[in-house]
Amino acid sequence: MKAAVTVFPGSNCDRDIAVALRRAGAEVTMVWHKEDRLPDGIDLVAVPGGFSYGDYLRCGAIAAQSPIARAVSDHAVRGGYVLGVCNGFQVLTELKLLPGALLRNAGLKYICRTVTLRVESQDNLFARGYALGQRIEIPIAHHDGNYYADGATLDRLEGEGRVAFRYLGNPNGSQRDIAGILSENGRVLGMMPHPERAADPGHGGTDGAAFFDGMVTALAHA
Ligand SMILES: NC(=O)CC[C@H](N)C(=O)O
Repeated sequence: MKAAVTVFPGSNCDRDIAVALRRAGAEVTMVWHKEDRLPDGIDLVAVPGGFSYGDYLRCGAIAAQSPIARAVSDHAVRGGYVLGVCNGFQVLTELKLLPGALLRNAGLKYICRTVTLRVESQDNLFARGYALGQRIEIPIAHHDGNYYADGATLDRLEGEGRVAFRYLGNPNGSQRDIAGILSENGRVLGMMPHPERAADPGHGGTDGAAFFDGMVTALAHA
């Protein structure tokens, strides 16, 4: 399974996600933001967490205008798989590959701690490492993680089984406790929590390892 990880000035989880993907068996290529194409034959693009372009304007807004962002969009439009974690999720909403927006946390503070999530959908290749309804412990680290969409969009996401993960004990004010959502075709996942920061015993938790194992194995056979 071949994956690309985009790298922006200010990305800080690019190497972490590459390590987690490689550990799960993926062949990973890092792609600088000034590139305007992705490597041939990739199965997944991962847009990592961090502070792309210093979070200026809005988190993810400038990254969404970068040369590589157009290639990521084209990949998704062609039916390719895309994973956005934290700042990556923000970039994917700015690109309109996922609906809604990530607003400032309800408490206006940066939150860095481990939260409990419930796996809400297994009808996609991203969460194959988990059982439906499973509770997992995954770290968050963000100041703009408050998921917002209008009522009709939220109803649609729920009705179509596109809420991938929900917080148990909402840390940031996200509507309907949403921590991660899927695109209409189920091939684009955006999530605020960082599974790559809980993928090794040295991280203090390993619940994220099953995320990468399940996803890489599923994509290898897709
Ligand atoms: N860890 C991250 O990706 C943080 C995303 C963004 N910079 C925020 O604080 O909301």
